[in-house]
Amino acid sequence: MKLKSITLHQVSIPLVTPFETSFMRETEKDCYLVEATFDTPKGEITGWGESVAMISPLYSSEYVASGIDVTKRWLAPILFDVDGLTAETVSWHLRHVIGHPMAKSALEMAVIEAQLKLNDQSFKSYLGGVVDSVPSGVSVGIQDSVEDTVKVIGGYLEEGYARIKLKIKPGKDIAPVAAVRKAFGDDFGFQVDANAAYTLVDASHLRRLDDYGLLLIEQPLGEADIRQHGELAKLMETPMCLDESIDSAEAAADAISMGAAAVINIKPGRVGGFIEAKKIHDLCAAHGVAVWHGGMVETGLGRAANAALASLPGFTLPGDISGSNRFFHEDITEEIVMYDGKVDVPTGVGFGVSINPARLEKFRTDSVGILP
Ligand SMILES: CC(=O)N[C@@H](Cc1ccc2ccccc2c1)C(=O)O
Ligand SMILES: [Mg+2]
Repeated sequence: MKLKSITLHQVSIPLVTPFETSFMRETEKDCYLVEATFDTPKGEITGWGESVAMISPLYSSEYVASGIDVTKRWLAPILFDVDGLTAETVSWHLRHVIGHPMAKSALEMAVIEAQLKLNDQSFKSYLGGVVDSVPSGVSVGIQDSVEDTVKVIGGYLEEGYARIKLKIKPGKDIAPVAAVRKAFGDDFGFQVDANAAYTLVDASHLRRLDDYGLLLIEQPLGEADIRQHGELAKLMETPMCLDESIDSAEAAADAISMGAAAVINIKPGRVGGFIEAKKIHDLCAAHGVAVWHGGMVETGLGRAANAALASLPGFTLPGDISGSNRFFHEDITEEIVMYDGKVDVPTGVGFGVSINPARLEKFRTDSVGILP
């Protein structure tokens, strides 16, 4: 395929309720979509991608404006020069640009979808997915009070989510977790995500979480602290899970060899794309390390693609692929529906969902056209 043009659509979608983590409090989802058009043997084909970078560089070093800039200035010109572009070689072509995995992933996603449309193939079949639906977990933000935490989680349990993940930070950790276990018992999947808010000095405090039968503790320490997570894992019963630290298959290999991750949260954007994400899935399966699919409050486009990746056999734990209505009143694609604790894996050609032009228009804040 030959890349002919790219349009980056920046969107801002109001969240149904504010979403607070240890590092920020969001009231809307800001991201950009990649609309890329290719010349192919079957004529012109358009593929779509989504960047998971946040509006500010607080989860990782990327942010919406950095992704738009690096795509315009550096990444798109490289891909425009490639004849015979394929999904499997996008990251190789972009290898000289250091970093920016989320920007690279958004571009690769658009190439993947165009190639799937060229080959009349669903993303699930391209990846080798083995199930028709995946268990759907929900990520719960930090609430104003312990009572609110119990109330909000009660609501999601009512809705039937397969697993509850609660954001924690120093001062808002043991009490809410204890109250939730007291209110709803031990029989539901419950885990916490600290988004790197603690240090190894907090080990004895974090060990108190071992009393609550959690599935895992996600990224308690800093992104660079892989070895330290290994030290912490020796001091805790609760299985250690990494998110921010795993930015490539190499990082996953390092984490596994240092005993820093019994479980890994896989996010294609964080690791530079779906092709690299599948490599991490395969590596973890070979090492007996469980993986689950993380979430970045994606629109239905990213959510649909994530569900296809999560249909691979190594995804043995419920992920953060919740229904669209967990975050949005209106999505920019068909709604991703959670029912009976699961979401369906799309079976249509490409990612199996389409961008609704009226919704794109409604939530778009800017568009950047990029030509060779
Ligand atoms: C679902 C979940 O917890 N995701 C990330 C953090 C996160 C949280 C909030 C976000 C808001 C807007 C965009 C991206 C975001 C990512 C995580 O697993 O660490
Ligand atoms: Mg996380």
